[in-house]
Amino acid sequence: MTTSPILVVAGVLTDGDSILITQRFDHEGGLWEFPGGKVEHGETEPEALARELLEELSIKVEVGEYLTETLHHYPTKSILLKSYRCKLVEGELTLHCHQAKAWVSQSELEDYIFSDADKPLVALLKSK
Ligand SMILES: Nc1nc2c([nH]c(=O)n2[C@@H]2O[C@H](COP(=O)(O)OP(=O)(O)OP(=O)(O)O)[C@@H](O)[C@H]2O)c(=O)[nH]1
Repeated sequence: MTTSPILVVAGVLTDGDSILITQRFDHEGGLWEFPGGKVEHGETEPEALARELLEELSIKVEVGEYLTETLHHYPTKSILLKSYRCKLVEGELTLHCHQAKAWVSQSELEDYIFSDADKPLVALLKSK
């Protein structure tokens, strides 16, 4: 039996030359990723991303340019990860669902261990 991949949106929020990345808790694997989450029924991808960033980080963002998508098969699930640039509109960034955050330059991205599904996006950002 094949199941459809889970649609997940990820936001690339920048401040000057720095990119925001967030780290999952150790019990979730402790990997770095881009904030975001699953698209719920009836939501557009930008709506889902704006909702997730408000829930996870207490920030309002404007969702901008579509960046890329990756279909990745984890052992227990498949996800379709779609990424968009985001611009901070308002709010003080507060972590509600992650153990850490970092603002990193393009070249510093390689110092962090990302979820496998994020690797093509990380490569794209490093090349820009
Ligand atoms: N947010 C986010 N999730 C990612 C990324 N890369 C990646 O593999 N994922 C995976 O995609 C799934 C997203 O789930 P999530 O837990 O963030 O989404 P959610 O907040 O809607 O979930 P929940 O309400 O069911 O807990 C997780 O399995 C997560 O590990 C990424 O860059 N950002």
